[in-house]
Amino acid sequence: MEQPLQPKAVIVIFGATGDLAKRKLFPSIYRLYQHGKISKNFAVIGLARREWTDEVLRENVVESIEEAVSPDENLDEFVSHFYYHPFDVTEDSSYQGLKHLIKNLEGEYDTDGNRIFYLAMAPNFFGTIANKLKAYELEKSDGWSRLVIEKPFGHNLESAKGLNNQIRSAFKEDQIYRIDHYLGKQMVQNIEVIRFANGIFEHLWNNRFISNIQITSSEVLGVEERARYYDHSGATRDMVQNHILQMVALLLMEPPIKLTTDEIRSEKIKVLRALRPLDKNEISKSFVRGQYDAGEINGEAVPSYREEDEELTESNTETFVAGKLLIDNYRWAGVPIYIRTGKRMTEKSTKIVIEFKDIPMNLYYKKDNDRNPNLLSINIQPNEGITLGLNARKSSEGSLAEPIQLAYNLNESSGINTPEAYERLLYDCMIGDATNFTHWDEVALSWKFVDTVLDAWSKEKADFPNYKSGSMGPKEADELLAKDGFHWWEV
Ligand SMILES: NC(=O)C1=CN([C@@H]2O[C@H](COP(=O)(O)OP(=O)(O)OC[C@H]3O[C@@H](n4cnc5c(N)ncnc54)[C@H](OP(=O)(O)O)[C@@H]3O)[C@@H](O)[C@H]2O)C=CC1
Ligand SMILES: O=C1O[C@H](COP(=O)(O)O)[C@@H](O)[C@H](O)[C@H]1O
Repeated sequence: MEQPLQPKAVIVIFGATGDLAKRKLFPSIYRLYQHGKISKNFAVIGLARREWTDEVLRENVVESIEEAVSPDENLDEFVSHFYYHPFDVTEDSSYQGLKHLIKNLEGEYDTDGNRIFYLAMAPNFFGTIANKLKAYELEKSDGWSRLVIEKPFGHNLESAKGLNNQIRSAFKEDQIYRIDHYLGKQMVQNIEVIRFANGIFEHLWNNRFISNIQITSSEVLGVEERARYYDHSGATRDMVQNHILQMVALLLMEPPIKLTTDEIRSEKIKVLRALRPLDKNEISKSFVRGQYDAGEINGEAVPSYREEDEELTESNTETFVAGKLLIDNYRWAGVPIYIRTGKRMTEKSTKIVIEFKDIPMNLYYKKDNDRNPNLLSINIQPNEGITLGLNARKSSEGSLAEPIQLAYNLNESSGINTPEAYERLLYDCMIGDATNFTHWDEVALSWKFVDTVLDAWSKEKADFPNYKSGSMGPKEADELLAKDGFHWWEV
């Protein structure tokens, strides 16, 4: 087997005592190590205000790895690469000490001066950190320096622009890696392969043969421990502005002329530019918001969103959103793209369904209005794979058609928000491949689109709660499709 590239680097994690570092980043770095994608030439510096030591950080790293993956006997060697530095990102004195530590570790681990600054902290610190890294010349080294930024990237277009300007005054666009963990998922990465490597799909991938596209990302969990963040965000900012619009772009983009970062990004950007702007006075015609009420999931009673935390008792934040998008370009004119996502729904699942236009006349069905259009389903999670719904005669008797499915299931379940996605993305960042990270233009265009919806909603109090926990959202989300003659496919 071909040996993978083994990039060298010092990885600095801002917010190393936090939830993301523990649940996702440490296990992902370990998996890179297990898989031989990093070996001896790396060190990780964890930063946060807590008075931890190297030992305490290492204990936490071990714990997080044991919870997330099955460790090998190499775990001790692996954690010996971790160092902790108590650090307040707002204090200048911290950066000088960090500079010394990085220099020492670069010598000890022979990392060629390559540096990753991973900002796993609240976004209000991003600009400050980038500027201080620049002021103390931490981004200057004999190798490369890259900045990895977590979501949310701003709260709306205006704040995203402000944040971007701050970051860009310290780092160039090609040094900035804006993480969208959906872009690290196996089946999201597969969208372009399924499309562009298969003539049977690509030739039909347009408004002549596709009647509509549906993207559903449903969650069973509620707001959990993140009420403060989530209530300020809501489902549209949390899921649509980033993950869902990224999937839309991958599904609808033209074939890139080459598989390079710039070419792929440029095609995705064109899709986002072609999103039909919404009329702010008629948002309810194409967007539906919801907030979960109490209900039952898997036989267990669960509270309403407003009962989850005392700060939420009067919340007007949407925990569900469904929308109809139109793309004004030659290939997609007239094809509705329906999206929906929400918390406390029936199941944890992310799925894309492509509904092909039906045959012109009914020869093989029982009733005149019987129809079973062909559906291609791209299953992102928890099952990964594709299914193609066709019609066939199942037995030799009779002459009627019945639905059948061709299925391809990857024998690996992606789990929920898995370390695998972070593992892929971290590795891409280390080898300098920014394809699966979002370019500023994508971020800006996505905000521009969702801002219209959010501005309109902010002016009117919603009639919440309006869907039961354990359901697939409010009835208006079904009506959105019904008025176009479609329905959600629960395939
Ligand atoms: N958790 C998740 O699943 C996801 C998180 N994200 C994003 O990742 C980022 C981090 O989230 P998460 O880990 O959940 O947040 P947490 O609140 O769990 O962690 C925040 C971290 O920041 C540190 N911190 C806070 N203030 C300072 C300061 N002044 N100086 C230095 N360190 C500081 C905290 O440590 P200390 O108190 O010791 O200083 C802690 O390590 C956010 O942008 C979030 O939106 C994105 C997707 C998923
Ligand atoms: O970014 C986010 O994604 C998760 C859902 O991710 P998944 O990989 O489990 O589908 C969501 O729960 C969270 O609210 C959001 O911030």
